[in-house]
Amino acid sequence: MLNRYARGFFTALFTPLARLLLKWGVTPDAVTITGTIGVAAGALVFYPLGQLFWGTVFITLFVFSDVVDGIMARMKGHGGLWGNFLDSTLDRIADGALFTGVAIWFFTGGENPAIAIAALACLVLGMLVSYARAKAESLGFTANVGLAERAERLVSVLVVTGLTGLGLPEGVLLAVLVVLAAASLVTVYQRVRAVRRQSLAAKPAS
Ligand SMILES: CCCCCCCC/C=C\CCCCCCCC(=O)OC[C@H](COP(=O)(O)OP(=O)(O)OC[C@H]1O[C@@H](n2ccc(N)nc2=O)[C@H](O)[C@@H]1O)OC(=O)CCCCCCC/C=C\CCCCCCCC
Ligand SMILES: O=P([O-])([O-])O[C@@H]1[C@@H](O)[C@H](O)[C@@H](O)[C@H](O)[C@@H]1O
Ligand SMILES: [Mg+2]
Ligand SMILES: [Mg+2]
Repeated sequence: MLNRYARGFFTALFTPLARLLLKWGVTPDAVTITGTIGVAAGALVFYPLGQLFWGTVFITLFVFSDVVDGIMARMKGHGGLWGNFLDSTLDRIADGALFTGVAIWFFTGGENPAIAIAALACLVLGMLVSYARAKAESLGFTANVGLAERAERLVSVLVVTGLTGLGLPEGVLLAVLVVLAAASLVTVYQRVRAVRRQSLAAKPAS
């Protein structure tokens, strides 16, 4: 939903930056790779140290590279298969690092294994959500539906983790992660159902 409604706004916001980077000779792939390294480093360095607020600030500085790379690619007229593959594959690294960082902290110094387990559930189910779309698209179907697409997953985990670092009770983080895990599971179901419908419609009448 966010992807559909907020994309126009963020594209307009980041177009000047994308234009500047292209002028400096930076490539979309370099932005994709740098952004992923930034998100993963922020999540795997700050979060395991219990720096939930500053980790979130650091990650937020890099996470929008995922919007900027696409704008740059389209400006160059280069939006193609390689870029699509690189972008989606590195997104999985960023997503994995984000929830792993939260889990590491709450399994160790944060001493709240329920939050750590909820973060791991979000990690696994979020990967399943993305896999369902990727597999569907590889078979010629579309599965761009669902309650908890990537933008929703990122916004919810980043906002609530950052606020927890500022003193929000940990129970809220736990509740948001549990709801996110449930919404991810529903999204997997929605995508499976969408592909099932398309596959039935594609069958020749017998
Ligand atoms: C100045 C900063 C403002 C900060 C505002 C913060 C408020 C945030 C509030 C709401 C945030 C809502 C964010 C929603 C964004 C959704 C818009 C969007 O576009 O989403 C999709 C993007 C990009 O997805 P994708 O990568 O698939 O698309 P691309 O456009 O890149 O296109 C892909 C194609 O491009 C080609 N290509 C790509 C790369 C390449 N190397 N070569 C190529 O050729 C190829 O054809 C590809 O197929 O993605 C996201 O999902 C990113 C979402 C980011 C969401 C960040 C959320 C952060 C939110 C809040 C953090 C706040 C923390 C506050 C702390 C609080 C503590 C007090
Ligand atoms: O499928 P999902 O995770 O909800 O959402 C995302 C897609 O919107 C995006 O096009 C792709 O580049 C991402 O890697 C991610 O897969
Ligand atoms: Mg991108
Ligand atoms: Mg992406």
